[in-house]
Amino acid sequence: MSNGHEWRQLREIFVRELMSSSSLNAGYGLRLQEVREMVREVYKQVGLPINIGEHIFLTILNVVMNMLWGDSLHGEDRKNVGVEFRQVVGEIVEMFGKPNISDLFPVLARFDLQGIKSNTKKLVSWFDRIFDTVIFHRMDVDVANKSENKESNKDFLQFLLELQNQGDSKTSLSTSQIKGLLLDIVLGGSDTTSTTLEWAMAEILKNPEIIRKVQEELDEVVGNDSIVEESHIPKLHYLNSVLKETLRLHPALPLLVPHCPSQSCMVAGYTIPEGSRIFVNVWAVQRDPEAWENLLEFQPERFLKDPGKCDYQGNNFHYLPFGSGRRVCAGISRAEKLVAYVLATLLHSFDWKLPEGVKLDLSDKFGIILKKSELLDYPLQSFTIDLLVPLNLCMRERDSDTFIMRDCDSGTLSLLGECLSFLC
Ligand code: HEM
Repeated sequence: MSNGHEWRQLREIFVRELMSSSSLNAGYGLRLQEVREMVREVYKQVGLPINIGEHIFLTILNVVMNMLWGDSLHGEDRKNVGVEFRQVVGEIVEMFGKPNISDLFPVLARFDLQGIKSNTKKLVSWFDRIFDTVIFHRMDVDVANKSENKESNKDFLQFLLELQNQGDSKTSLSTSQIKGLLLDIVLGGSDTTSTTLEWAMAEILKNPEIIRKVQEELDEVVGNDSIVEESHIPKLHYLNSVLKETLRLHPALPLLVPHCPSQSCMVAGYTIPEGSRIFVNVWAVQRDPEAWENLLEFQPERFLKDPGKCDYQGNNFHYLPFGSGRRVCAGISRAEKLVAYVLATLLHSFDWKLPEGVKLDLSDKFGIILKKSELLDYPLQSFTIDLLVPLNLCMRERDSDTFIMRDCDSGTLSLLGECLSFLC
C-alpha cells in the first residue's frame, strides 16, 4: 500500500487497538494459556522425536489469532479455523518465496509460466473464505448476545466491524480493508516470530555456555519454583541480548518488505527512479565488518555492554531487523515480548542439548529459492527466504534424567534479492 490516507488509517488502527499497553496486558491471559499448552505438548513427547519449529509455529499462530478474534470463536470452530490457517499460511509463505520469472521478463507475465499468479489467486480466495467464516461467527455472537442482553468482550475483529458500520466515510472501513489488515497481521506476525525463535534455539544449542548463562539468569529472576511470566522479561537482560544477536545474524526478513519510492531520489550518488522496487539487504548490513567485530560469531555480550545502542526501532542503521522509518514493523512491542516469553519458557521448563557427536550446521547458503528442491522434505519457514535449521537435538526435562530426541528441520538461507540483482 502506498504512503497515503488508507495506509495511515490502517496502521493507526492497528497500533492504537493492538499495541497500546492496555491491549497488550489485556491479552496476556490468552498468551499464557497458549504458551502453557505448548509446554504440555512438548512434555508429552518425552522420549520421542519432536519438531520444535512446528510447536513454536502453532503456538505463535494461535497467539496471533487470539489477539485478532479471541472472543469471536470458541471450541471446535476455533480449532477448525486454526487448522485451515496453518495450512494456508504455510502455502502462501512458500509462494512469496518463489522467484517469479514474470518479474524478470514482464513480457512473459501473461503466460504465468510457473502458475504463481493462479496459485496465489487460489490462496487468496481461500483466505477470503476463512475470513468470511470468522466474520460470520462474530456477527452471530453479537446477535445472540444482543437478544440475551449479554455483554461480550470486544476483540479486534469486533472493533473493525463496528468501524465498518459507522457510516462515516472518513473513518469507516470496507470489508476488503478489514480482510487485508487481518491478512497482513497474520502473515507479518506469525512466521517472522516463529522463525526467529527457531534460530534462537539453534544458536543457543550450538553453545552450551550460552544455555548455562540464560538458565542461570532465569533461575535468578524467575526462580525454580515458579513459572516464567511476561513481567519477568524486562529483567532478563542476557536472554534479551541473545534475541538481539539472533536477529542480527538471522533477520527474519533479510530484505525487509520491498519498498517503493513515490518520487525519484538520489541515495549515495545513485539515482533511484520513482516506482522502482527496492530491497534493503539488512542481512548484509548486520554483518558489515566495518560495524561489527567478530561478525560471524554469536556473541550476545556485544549487546549487553550498551543495550540502548541497538534498539529495535531502527535508529542505528547498522542494526535494522524490524526495518526503520515510517514503515518500521508495526508489531515490535508485541514481537519483542512474545519471542522472549516463549524462549524463556522453553529454556526454563526444559534442559536442551545436542545428542553426542551431533554437530549443528548453521551456515547460511545463498542461492535462488529453487535450490530448496534438494531439501524437499523440509518445510518452508520464512518470507522471501528459505531459512531452515538442521536440528537434531536432545531435550531433558529440567532436573530430571529423561532425555528427548529432537529432530528438527534443515536449513538454507536463500536471498532472493541477491539472486535478482545478480540476474539483473
Ligand atoms: C520477530 C518478529 C518480527 C520481525 C523480525 C518483523 C519484521 C518486520 C519487518 C522487517 C517489517 C518491514 C519493515 C520495513 O520494510 O521497513 C515488518 C512490517 C510489519 N510487521 Fe513485523 N516483524 C515481526 C513481528 C511482527 C508481529 C508479531 C506483528 C503483528 C502482531 C507484525 C506486524 C507488522 C506489520 C503490520 C507490518 C507492516 C507495517 C507497515 O507497512 O506499515 N510484525 N515487520
